[in-house]
Amino acid sequence: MASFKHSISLSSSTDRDGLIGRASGEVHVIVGPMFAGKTTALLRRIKSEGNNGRNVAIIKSSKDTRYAINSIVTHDGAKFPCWALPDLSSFRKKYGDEAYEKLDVIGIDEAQFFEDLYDFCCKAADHDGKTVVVAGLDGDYLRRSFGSVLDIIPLADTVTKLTARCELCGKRAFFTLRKTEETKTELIGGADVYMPVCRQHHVNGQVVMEAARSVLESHKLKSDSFLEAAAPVV
Ligand SMILES: Nc1ncnc2c1ncn2[C@@H]1O[C@H](COP(=O)(O)OP(=O)(O)O)[C@@H](O)[C@H]1O
Ligand SMILES: Cc1cn([C@H]2C[C@H](O)[C@@H](COP(=O)(O)O)O2)c(=O)[nH]c1=O
Repeated sequence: MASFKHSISLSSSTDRDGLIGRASGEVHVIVGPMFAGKTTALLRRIKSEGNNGRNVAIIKSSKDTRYAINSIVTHDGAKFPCWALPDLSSFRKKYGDEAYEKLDVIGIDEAQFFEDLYDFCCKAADHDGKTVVVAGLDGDYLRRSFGSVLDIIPLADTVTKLTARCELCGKRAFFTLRKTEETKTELIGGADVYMPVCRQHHVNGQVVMEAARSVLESHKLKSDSFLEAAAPVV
């Protein structure tokens, strides 16, 4: 009888815990609405890792130009230097291979704007042994899943959902309400455009905003058809 042989050797590249390569990385995810303190929590974690002698770096999306270009800034003004990048895959090259090797902890802010979030977290934690701390919006202003943030939950060691205070009643706020008529998903802004709200005020606020948007839309249609009708005269 032919003897059975494993086609894949499990011992050759494993360490004594049975792990291949450097799989001691971690992924920690911080989500919640705007103004919940996600950037504050990320900053606190990164500073404490740095104070414990670990090499740290923070990346944010270059789409976020609100308060500063090369710093992450909380809504109450705390600041920390960071790499502002259009995607995460460019980080290693920009940071330098040698410096990347020495890096222990990578913070990612505004994670909802990075399309390659899943692949980056997998590679950094599973293969490169990094601790990755990710902060971002779980939902957009319509409470739809935002970017790839929810896709990395299965990769995570811990997931923390923070809450803000509802700007209308002071209860815990789980959601973000957009105060303008703009409907595109990505719209950079702060308290001028968004406010944190509880469930009741998100539902009520959405009804009011939808009504305002449709009034504006019908005004626009009327003025467009007026301009079209007037065009031959002009
Ligand atoms: N409606 C608001 N407008 C401006 N700042 C706010 C508002 N609500 C809370 N803040 C401040 O923002 C801080 C949180 O900022 P930050 O960590 O940048 O939040 P996030 O990253 O979740 O948007 C709070 O501790 C509070 O001081
Ligand atoms: C809800 C919502 C938010 N955004 C933008 C607005 C801000 O620029 C960031 C979130 O910043 P924060 O650090 O969490 O305060 O995201 C968006 O583009 N679309 C949305 O629906």
